[in-house]
Amino acid sequence: MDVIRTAIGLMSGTSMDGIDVALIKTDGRGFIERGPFLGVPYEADFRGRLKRALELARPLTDRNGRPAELRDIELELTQRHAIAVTAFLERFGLAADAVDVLGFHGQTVLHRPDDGLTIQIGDGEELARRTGIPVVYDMRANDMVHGGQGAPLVPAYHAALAGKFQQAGQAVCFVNIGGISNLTFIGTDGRISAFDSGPGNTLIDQWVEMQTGRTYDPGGEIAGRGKVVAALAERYLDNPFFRGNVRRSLDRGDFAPLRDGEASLEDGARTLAHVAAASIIKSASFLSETPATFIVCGGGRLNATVMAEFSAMAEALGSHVSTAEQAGFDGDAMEAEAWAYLAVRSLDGLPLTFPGTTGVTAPVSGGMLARP
Ligand SMILES: Nc1ncnc2c1ncn2[C@@H]1O[C@H](COP(=O)(O)OP(=O)(O)OP(=O)(O)O)[C@@H](O)[C@H]1O
Ligand SMILES: CC(=O)N[C@H]1[C@@H]2OC[C@@H](O2)[C@@H](O)[C@@H]1O[C@H](C)C(=O)O
Repeated sequence: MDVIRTAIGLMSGTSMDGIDVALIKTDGRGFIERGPFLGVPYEADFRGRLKRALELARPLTDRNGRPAELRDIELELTQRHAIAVTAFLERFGLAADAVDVLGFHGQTVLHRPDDGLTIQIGDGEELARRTGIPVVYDMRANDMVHGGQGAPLVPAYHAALAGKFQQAGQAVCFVNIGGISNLTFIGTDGRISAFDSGPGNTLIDQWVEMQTGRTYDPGGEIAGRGKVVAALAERYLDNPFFRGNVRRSLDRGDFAPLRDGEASLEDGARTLAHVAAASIIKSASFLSETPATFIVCGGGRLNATVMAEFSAMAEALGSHVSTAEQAGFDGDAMEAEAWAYLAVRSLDGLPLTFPGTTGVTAPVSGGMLARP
């Protein structure tokens, strides 16, 4: 029998809103027992530091290059992850030595797949030292070395969760609406196809923050009061990203923010909610079958305007839309759980990515291991 390990996944996603911490027990294959989840939000000051990290990273051409200020932010980010792990263990009454491994994503500060460059800050060795738990980190790099996009990596986990749909002979599509959106399709023949599907919440967050100082549109309520400005929506949906048959992964900065004065607060939020939903549908048109079910994960599922738009568009195709919770999963924990799952796969040398998920030439493993 394969070894079942206890793993904690740590995700600081493109929204830069905090650290997601989730525990699972898994053999890195078909056995998955989901445990507790904790979201640890960043305060405004640190979000500002992460935005500064994106600026500092922009000119980098070497993924190990760290100007001193970026290195400082990396150490602070790492320390915050160590504190989040301690808080998680305390909250759920767990001892550090009951955890076999941490799967550490870090923070993506630059992602340029066309140049074979992806940079996540976060010091795995330091995290292992601080927590006393082995850490698997830097899981995107090896995929790129082998011709992959370096993202998305969650599909291996989605595929492991898709068993009940496959047994029912249904094509299912997991959609993550985070800062950027991405999808994983598992066809009736079991084949997996995955890719980034468009700007998720990033454009909405940037617009709402610029206009109001709030960091997102709670519940999609602002958007709910606006109307779609067709010309602005078209500007985004006409992006070459949605054309051609080759899918590529996205950087947070790939879609320019809406500019001040281009719309009222409400119409801007509504237009960008429409863009978030329509992007996923446009990208899903490249799939080999129409999914019977879309399972929506990530913070964007809490934006009722995005969800209403997306549901209407998907239903027009004959698909059914569920939230992760309606399908029996946890939509906030999914990515952190995936990073725990991938860390266990990495320990066993199992592939993390596949030709159908990142475009890598052949299935490859990845990740670096730091021991305390
Ligand atoms: N209650 C809510 N109402 C509306 N939107 C919300 C709500 N809660 C979270 N969001 C949106 O979800 C975003 C965070 O989503 P999530 O944590 O899934 O992203 P992420 O993991 O950082 O990104 P990625 O998946 O791209 O790495 C927030 O920035 C916000 O836009
Ligand atoms: C380079 C990078 O960090 N990409 C993220 C980002 O956020 C969503 C989407 O773009 C996805 O491709 C990926 O994250 C998820 C966790 C993934 O790799 O599956």
